[in-house]
Amino acid sequence: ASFPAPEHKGSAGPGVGRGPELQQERAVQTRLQILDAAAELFDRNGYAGTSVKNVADHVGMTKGAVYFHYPTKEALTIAVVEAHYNRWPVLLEAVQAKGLGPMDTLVELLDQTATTFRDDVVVQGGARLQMEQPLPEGVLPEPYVGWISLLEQLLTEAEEAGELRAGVSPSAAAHTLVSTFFGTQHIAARLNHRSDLTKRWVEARDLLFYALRA
Ligand SMILES: CCC[C@@H]1OCC(CO)=C1C(=O)O
Repeated sequence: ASFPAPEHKGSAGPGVGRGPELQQERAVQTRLQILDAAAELFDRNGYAGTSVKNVADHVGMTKGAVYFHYPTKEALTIAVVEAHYNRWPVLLEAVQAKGLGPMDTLVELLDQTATTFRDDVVVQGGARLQMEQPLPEGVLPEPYVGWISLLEQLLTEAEEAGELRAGVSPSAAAHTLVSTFFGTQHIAARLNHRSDLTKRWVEARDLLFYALRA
């Protein structure tokens, strides 16, 4: 199973590209610091409520230094959302390395995803940007489809291993899991700054997997 790389149809035009390719470790670290700061401000204040100046002030850099790495606010937005999605293949690999069966791999992956949504500022900033959809159609990756695809793959593996309840459709179960997870993290974010997210996810997960496990 794999989390499909987020595809988007094309840029929104000139100036939306990414910053120059950079080799030095220091420059890579600077870009990561800028991304974290941007994600934190996008999550707190939203796209419209965040300027490149705000990000520069938050990370203690000049606006020019930030523009060197991200030439426009749109490029910074794309980078945060792409960094959000790039968390999942890394997490999947770590969970698969545990050598659990397919259904237990699925549960562990989603549990760790819930923890990541609770703790990871880049995931949080990317999630709010995807809610707001501030850029022209197709510039940001399509939301949800990567998870639906990955969960359908894992549920099909569980079915082949005899771990999925007879008659349950992997596609239907994948859509239901993604909708439930999305809603659970959204409500926790809106009501409690995600402080009770893992508790709420465990409640939903136990109910759903009661219906999914053979
Ligand atoms: C795992 C549920 C789906 C996930 O939840 C928030 C969000 C941001 O758009 C998601 C996505 O696009 O995959």
